[in-house]
Amino acid sequence: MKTILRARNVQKVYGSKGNQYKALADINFDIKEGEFIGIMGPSGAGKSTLLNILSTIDTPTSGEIMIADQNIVTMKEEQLSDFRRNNLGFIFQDYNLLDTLTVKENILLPLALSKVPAKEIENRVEKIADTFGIQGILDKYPYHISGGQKQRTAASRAMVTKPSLILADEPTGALDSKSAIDLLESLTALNEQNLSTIMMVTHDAFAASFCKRILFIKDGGIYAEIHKLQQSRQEFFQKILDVLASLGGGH
Ligand SMILES: Nc1ncnc2c1ncn2[C@@H]1O[C@H](COP(=O)(O)OP(=O)(O)OP(=O)(O)O)[C@@H](O)[C@H]1O
Repeated sequence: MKTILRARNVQKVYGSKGNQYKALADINFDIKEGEFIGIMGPSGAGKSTLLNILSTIDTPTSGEIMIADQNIVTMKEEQLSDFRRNNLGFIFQDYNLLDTLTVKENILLPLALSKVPAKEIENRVEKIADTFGIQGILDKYPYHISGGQKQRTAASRAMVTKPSLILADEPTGALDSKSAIDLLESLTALNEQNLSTIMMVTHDAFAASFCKRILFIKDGGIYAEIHKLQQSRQEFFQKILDVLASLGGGH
């Protein structure tokens, strides 16, 4: 499998001389195409810092990060906005939908911005809406749909461009358990059927149990890594709880 992300010796130091804080100490990991990887760890461990750096909205103090064969650390802001549009998909806890656009318009916006032909847009929106089970609400506005439907719209928008890497930040954080399961099952289906590559930061062991691999971060470093392999989701869930217990701290 192709390597989608390669992080080497990534460090992030906040503050200035005399008052420095190392949020990321020395992070090394790869993500291969088709992985569904979870990032967990106690509050303050460095998860958001890592996610912000991989999202290209923050820069590391040192280290190398390649995403889709491009070095994101040395890119200029103008290249970065093209890079984000062409290679990354984002799913946030609070959805970030545009209220003045319908569900369908929200989903097709990134395709329209990339000047994808109209017919192709129709096909792709139809397909992704089908995967996330939101065909029936395509003409509704965000304020007329539920939180779960908003998140499935946001996930459709993130994935309709077929990005190299989808970055999800607590995507189930604001959802009830039924909506969370619906979302996670749809993400899993896309991951398995389309080989979509997903990295999800979450505090929730249940959500994490849908991943195939989990990296645990503590004090700015990788503390442990576990793989689901042939385990059932319940078995994996228990393993996750065990590692979290050994990590200590609030999650
Ligand atoms: N802009 C900043 N300036 C100084 N310190 C920062 C800054 N941003 C984060 N930190 C510190 O870096 C550490 C890691 O923060 P980060 O937000 O990445 O943790 P986290 O694992 O995402 O935590 P949580 O689960 O609570 O969101 C924390 O100690 C935090 O206080």
